[in-house]
Formats: sequence, C-alpha cells, structure tokens
Amino acid sequence: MTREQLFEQILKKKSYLCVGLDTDPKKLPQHLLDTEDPVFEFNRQIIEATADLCVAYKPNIAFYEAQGPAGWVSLEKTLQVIPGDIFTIADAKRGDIGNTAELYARAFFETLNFDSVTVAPYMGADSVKPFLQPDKWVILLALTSNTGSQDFQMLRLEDGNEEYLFEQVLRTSADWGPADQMMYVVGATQADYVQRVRDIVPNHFLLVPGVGAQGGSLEDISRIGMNKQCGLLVNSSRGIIYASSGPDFAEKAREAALAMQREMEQYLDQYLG
Ligand SMILES: O=c1ccn([C@@H]2O[C@H](COP(=O)(O)O)[C@@H](O)[C@H]2O)c(=O)[nH]1
Repeated sequence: MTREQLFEQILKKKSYLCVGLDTDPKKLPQHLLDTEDPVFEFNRQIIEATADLCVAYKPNIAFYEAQGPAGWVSLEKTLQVIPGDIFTIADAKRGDIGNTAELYARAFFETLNFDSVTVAPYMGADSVKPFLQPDKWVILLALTSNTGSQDFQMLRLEDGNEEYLFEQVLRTSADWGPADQMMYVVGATQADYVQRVRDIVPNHFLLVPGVGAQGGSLEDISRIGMNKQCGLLVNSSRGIIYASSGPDFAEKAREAALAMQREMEQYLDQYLG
C-alpha cells in the first residue's frame, strides 16, 4: 500500500486506528473453543466488527509463533479476511545480517503478503535495506513504549550535542530509504519526547503503541505527533480485542474501537496541518 492510499483511508474513515490482533488462546471466549480454529474465528469476528473503524491491523507475530504450525495457519487465514484496503503490519521485530534479512522480508512480504514489518535497527543499514521494497514498509523501533526503553534508547551520546541514542537512530536511519517506505515505532507513553522525534522526522508515519492498557494518551500523541498527512497509526490491542471475554466480545470490541475512532475524528479536525 502506498502512502497516498494510506492517507486516503485515514481521511475516508476519519480514523488512524490500528487494531492489534494479539490473540492469546488462553484469553478466548469459552464459546469459541470448540470451533475448528478458535484463534482464527476470534480474529474473524473482531475484523468483521471493526473493519470500518480502523485503517490497520497489527497481528503481533509472537502470539501466532507460540502456537507452532497451527499458529501460522491461523495467521494466514486471518490475513485472508482482512479487507484489501486495510494496511497490515507484521509486528515481528526482526533484524539480522543482509542475506537473512532478505528471507525475513520474503516471509512477511511475499509468503504472507503483509504491507509492513517491524524491524529492530540495532544491526544497521544492511539489516534494514532488504525490507525497502516498492509499496511495502519497514517500521523501525525508535522509542519504544516500555520502561526498558530507558536502558539504551535514552542514553545520552557524548557527541557535543548530548542527543539521545534514539535521536541518532532516527537521524541515521532516515537516510536509508524514502519516507514512503519507512515508519518508526514511537510509544504513546513517550509523549514528552515526540516533539524531538518530529524535529528529526517531520514527514514519516509513526506507529504508536501504548495507549489504553499501557497508559499512553491518545490526545497528547495526536496533538504533538500529527503531521500534514496525519502521520500516525495508533495501535490498541488488549483495550479493543479483550473489551469483553464473553459471547459479546466482538460487540464490545466494536464499542471500544468506535470510542477511539470518534476521538480520532476530533483530533483530525483539530490538528491535521
Ligand atoms: O514499543 C512498543 C512496540 C511494540 N508494542 C506492541 O504493541 C502492542 C501493544 O498492545 P496493547 O495491548 O495495546 O498494550 C503489543 O503487540 C506490543 O508487543 C508495544 O507495546 N510497544
């Protein structure tokens, strides 16, 4: 999917919501457990209930890998029921030497036909370049939402500018490819630093996890992070897909997604540059 197509969807749906399909077999509603593929059935109903409210789905690959071969089957079937105009993100956090990275890119872009994949930039340019493909996106971890982001990302560099390491990561990696093939992960819990991110990458899309269960503010991230093409995909996983654990799970997921979409509609009116 191109940047223009993504922006078109954002304007059409008045939403920059990404629904995280972090489907944990242990958290599935009881009544789905005797279906042929409970994980797929759960995802199918979540997608049916939320597809008109979101512009992206982000299965976190760990939830599928942990199930062995059956998990990959559930993931493949899930991708087949996601409407073609919705952006798909393989949250896989890969990163390896060039020839291995090529195989990761093939796995997610060709075999599974995802639009994008998350990658850790720690191994540098050659580990990222194989993901720079036409109409596909690489989403680099920049400033993550967890407390461990302090350990490395927030280290001050002794380079005279006293920049944080995450700023150097943004500055260097922004030259690896065009802004219409690269996004950055920036946690919603990091609102205090989002202006610093925007000072370095004003035009890139940011994938923003960490609202809802992790406590990040949708308002703050929208006010500080939005650019002329919105430039934000805000993810919520548990807050939407586990809004209820009962037979009404899909209905409650829709209500949670609708609440976020309505808030996003306001921010698009207010902050779209
Ligand atoms: O910095 C990061 C990078 C990735 N994630 C992932 O996003 C979702 C968040 O789920 P919630 O249930 O909405 O908290 C999950 O897949 C994480 O692995 C992140 O949280 N922070």
